Amino acid sequence: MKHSTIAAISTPLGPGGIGIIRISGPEAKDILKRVFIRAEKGSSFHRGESNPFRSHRVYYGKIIDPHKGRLIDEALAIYMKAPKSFTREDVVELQSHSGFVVLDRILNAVIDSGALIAEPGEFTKRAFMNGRIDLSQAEAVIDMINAPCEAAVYMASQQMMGILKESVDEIRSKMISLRAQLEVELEFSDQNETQMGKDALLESIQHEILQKIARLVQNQKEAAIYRDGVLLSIAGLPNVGKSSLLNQLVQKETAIVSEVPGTTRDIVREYLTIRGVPIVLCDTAGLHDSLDPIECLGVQKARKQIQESDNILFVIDASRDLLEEEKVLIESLKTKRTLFLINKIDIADKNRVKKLEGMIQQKWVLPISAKTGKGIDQLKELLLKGIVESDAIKQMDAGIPNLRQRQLLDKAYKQISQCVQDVSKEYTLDRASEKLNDAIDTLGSVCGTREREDLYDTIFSQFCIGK
Ligand SMILES: Nc1nc2c(c(=O)[nH]1)N(C=O)[C@@H](CNc1ccc(C(=O)N[C@@H](CCC(=O)O)C(=O)O)cc1)CN2
Ligand SMILES: Nc1nc2c(ncn2[C@@H]2O[C@H](COP(=O)(O)OP(=O)(O)OP(=O)(O)O)[C@@H](O)[C@H]2O)c(=O)[nH]1
Ligand SMILES: [Mg+2]
Repeated sequence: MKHSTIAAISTPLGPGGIGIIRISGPEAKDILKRVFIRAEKGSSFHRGESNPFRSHRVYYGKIIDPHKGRLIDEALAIYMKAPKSFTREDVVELQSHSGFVVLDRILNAVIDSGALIAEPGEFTKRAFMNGRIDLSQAEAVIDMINAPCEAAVYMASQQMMGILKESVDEIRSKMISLRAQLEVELEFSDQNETQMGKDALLESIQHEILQKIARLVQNQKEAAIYRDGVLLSIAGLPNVGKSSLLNQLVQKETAIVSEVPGTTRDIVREYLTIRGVPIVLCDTAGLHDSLDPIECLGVQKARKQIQESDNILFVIDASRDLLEEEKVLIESLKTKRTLFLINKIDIADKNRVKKLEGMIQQKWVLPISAKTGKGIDQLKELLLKGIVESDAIKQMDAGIPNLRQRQLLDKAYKQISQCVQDVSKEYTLDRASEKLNDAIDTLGSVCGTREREDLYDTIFSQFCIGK
């Protein structure tokens, strides 16, 4: 299997400018010779055998069906000789016109010439198996493909360059040398003079190992908002302008707006980014006790949505006074990160707006008009400050682990803390050293060694075909 030659369409299916078919493995070049006829000086075409393909050159020619000899498409072909290629194997790329049928016909010609269809992620898996990239870099390729915003692309590119691996390797080597020192200390612990040494060593584990692991774990937590987006729900009584606010924020007429209270029933979702941070914005039904059974269902959905959301925009209508049920809601939302918006200031009495601001007595209160757009820029600023409390990206020079890596870092942290406790309580050397060994192994699997096929299969199966 390892020595097979695989092929796949590497570009999205459907009409497009150019499509790429990628071939990797020992037979890549022979297959190229079978399906591709090169154009040489002038317009005469030659089969590849006469003139060898040189590595990393672009050749113009045509792709033919090797059995029928029929022309499929004109194309460019690149041959990349191992190990200077994406997979470190011989790689051929055929660049043709893009279209479902033409790409499919070329792929069939390539398969007929001896290649096997690649599994999802198999090219990247080979790059990993052949040692060109480590596991964290391979996972970064998945993150890059799925990146929903600029910040996520930046994070994935950082990881592709191997930044996380550098940090983890540094921590791991430090642990290996501290383990050696610890063993020496413990060996001679019955001699009084080494006691200081032992404390200093534990201190060193605390600062140089545990704190650094904790920092990486923290990076993962902070970066989650860039990967998954922030859930932000709009809540309030009926008719206060929630749907108008959603439309204003996304600059589209997504939700129905009307002067009839109880217009919105289902949750309406929209996506926006504020300075690169993806936000999932949810408009909900106006909260109140209704007699209409369908509206009641909408209110139930709204309550559930608000409960699940850490971040709320609570809208108040400034053209009237606060209602009793609104006061209760305001009180109940104090436990969440809520921004209180006093809406409709374009038609409201200025004194009432002031009075409402005073009455709400919360950290974040902002007068706006969802209709005219007044205050919306300030709203975006507040969202950025309130939700992305720290400038997460700048501090992440050490790398940003994904969830799988973070779980392993958490595990290593526990194993090391346990060891520190054991040693300070003077447990046996065997037990402490065993824990440290486990932790060193755990850290090793964060960026992967090439031994665990089963784990890798699950990771690589998340890719799309052709990657
Ligand atoms: N046409 C095309 N574009 C592409 C890719 C590809 O495979 N094909 N890539 C696919 O993801 C990305 C580029 N990534 C790549 C990473 C390494 C190598 C590579 O050949 N590395 C060798 C040789 C480096 C060199 O010449 O110095 C190596 O690292 O040994 C190629 C592409 C994005 N664009
Ligand atoms: N003048 C003014 N009218 C607004 C403003 N925001 C909303 N409205 C009006 O208020 C009415 C209700 O707006 P919606 O956005 O549908 O209110 P809602 O909170 O989504 O209402 P429900 O879905 O019924 O809960 C509509 O007639 C809007 O045009 C505003 O800032 N100024
Ligand atoms: Mg609405």
